[in-house]
Amino acid sequence: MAAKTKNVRETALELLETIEKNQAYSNLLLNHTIEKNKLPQKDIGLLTELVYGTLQRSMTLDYFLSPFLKKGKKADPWVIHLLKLTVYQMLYLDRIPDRAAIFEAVEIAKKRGHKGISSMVNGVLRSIQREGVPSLEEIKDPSERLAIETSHPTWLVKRWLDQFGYEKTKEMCEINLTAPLQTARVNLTRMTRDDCIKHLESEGFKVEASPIIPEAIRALKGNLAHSSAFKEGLLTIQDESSMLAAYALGVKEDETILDACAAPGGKSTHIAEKLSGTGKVISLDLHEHKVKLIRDNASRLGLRNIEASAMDSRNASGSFQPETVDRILLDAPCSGLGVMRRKPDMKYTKREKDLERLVQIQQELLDSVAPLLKKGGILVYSTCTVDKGENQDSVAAFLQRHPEFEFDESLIDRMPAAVRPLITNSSLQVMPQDFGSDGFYIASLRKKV
Ligand SMILES: C[S@@+](CC[C@H](N)C(=O)[O-])C[C@H]1O[C@@H](n2cnc3c(N)ncnc32)[C@H](O)[C@@H]1O
Repeated sequence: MAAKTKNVRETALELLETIEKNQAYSNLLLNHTIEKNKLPQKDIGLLTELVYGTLQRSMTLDYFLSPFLKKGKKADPWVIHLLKLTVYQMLYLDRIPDRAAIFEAVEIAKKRGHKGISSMVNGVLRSIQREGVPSLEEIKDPSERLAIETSHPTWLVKRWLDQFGYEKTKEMCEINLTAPLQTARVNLTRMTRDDCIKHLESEGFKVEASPIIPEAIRALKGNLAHSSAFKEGLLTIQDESSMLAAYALGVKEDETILDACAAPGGKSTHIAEKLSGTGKVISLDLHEHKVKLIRDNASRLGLRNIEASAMDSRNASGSFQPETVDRILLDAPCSGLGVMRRKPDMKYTKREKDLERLVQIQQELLDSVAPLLKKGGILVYSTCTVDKGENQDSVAAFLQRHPEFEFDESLIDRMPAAVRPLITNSSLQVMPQDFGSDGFYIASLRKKV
C-alpha cells in the first residue's frame, strides 16, 4: 500500500521536473504517463491532483516556502519541486495527514539525494507544520497580492485589472485554480442527446445534459475519451464555449464554409454535422500532420463533407477564387489565456510580447481570408483567449482597414439563449467564470452587399 502511494508521488515529482524544463505540456504529459504506466483509477486521481494542484499554485507555494529556505543556498530544482508538492498536500488536501505527506517526501529525498538533503527536507517541512506558512496579508500591493494568492504572473494580473477591473479579474484568477469540466458534443447525425446519455450510462459513465448547448453533455464521472461511444463516433470532446463558434457561423444546409485554422477539427466537424445536402467544409491548417487529425476525426464521426488540406491560410487568397465561400470561420492562433485551467504550466511560460506577435498573425489571416467571402456572407473571428488586444482590438483594426465589412447584428438570433446576455456589439467574451467553460471570444462580421 505504502509503496504504491510513494510511486504516485515519485511520478508526480518527475512530471513536475519535466514540465518545468519545458519539455512537454502538462496535459499531454500527464495523459501519456497515465496510459504508459496503466495506472489504476485511484492513482490516476491522486497523480492528476498532485501535478495539477502543485502547478496551479506554484507561485503561492514558492511564497509559502521562501522564509523556510536558507538564504543564499540554492537547493536543486527537484528538491524545491518535492517541497512544493508536499506543502501542496499539507495545505490543500485535507484527506492526506501531514505526517504521511512528510514521511513520503523524506523517503523520496533519501532515495534521490544524500542524507543532508533528506534532513533538510524533513527540517523545512516540520518547521512549516509547527509554525504555519506566512500570511498573504503581508503583501501590501493589491495586484501583487492577487498574483501570488492565485498564482498568476504579475504582468498578466495587471493587464487584466486594466481591462476587466478587480472583481472580474479576481473571479477569473480563482476559477483558473479549479479543475475544468469535461464536456462533449453529441454527433446529432448519428444519435439524439438523450439516447447518447443512456448509451454512456449503460457503459458506467455519469453524465448530464449541458444547460448551455443543446447538443452538449457534461461528464460527472469517467473520461469520455475512453468510452465506446467516443470510439464509435457518437461524440467529440469539446468545451462548451468552443461549440458556440458553429452557432455563431449559423450554417445552412448546402453552403460552402471555409475553416481557415481548423486542426484538430473540433469546429470543422461541428459545422459539418450541421450541414446537409451538398454543403461542405474546406478545412485548412499549416501542416500535414495536423490536417491528418482533422481527417481522422471526420472519419471517426462518419462525416464525408470535409475537404481538409495543408496550407498557410495567410496565402489562401492565392489559392481560392474571390467571393466563392458563403461563410468563414477564423478560429485564430492565440495566447490561449482562456484555457489556463487545462494547461496550468502556460501561466508561467507566456510572455506579454507573445501577445503582440499573435495580433500581427491574426491580422494577416483576417486580411487574407476576407476577399474569399461572398457579399452578404458571414465571417466569424474567434479565439480561446481573454484579452482585449487579441479580441476586440484585433476586430476593430480589421474593420478599420476593411470598410466592406460591418458588425453582424443577427448574431444574437443564432446563439443559444443562455449566452445571449453576454453579446454586445455583435460579439461576446465568455469568461471562465460565466458558465465554468473556457474563456472564449467570438465576433460576427458581415460583408456588405
Ligand atoms: C485555435 S487552433 C484551432 C482549433 C480548431 N479550430 C478546432 O476547433 O479544433 C489554431 C490553429 O491555427 C493553426 N494555424 C496557425 N497559423 C496558421 C496559418 N498561418 N495558417 C493556417 N493555420 C494556422 C494552428 O496550427 C492551430 O491548429
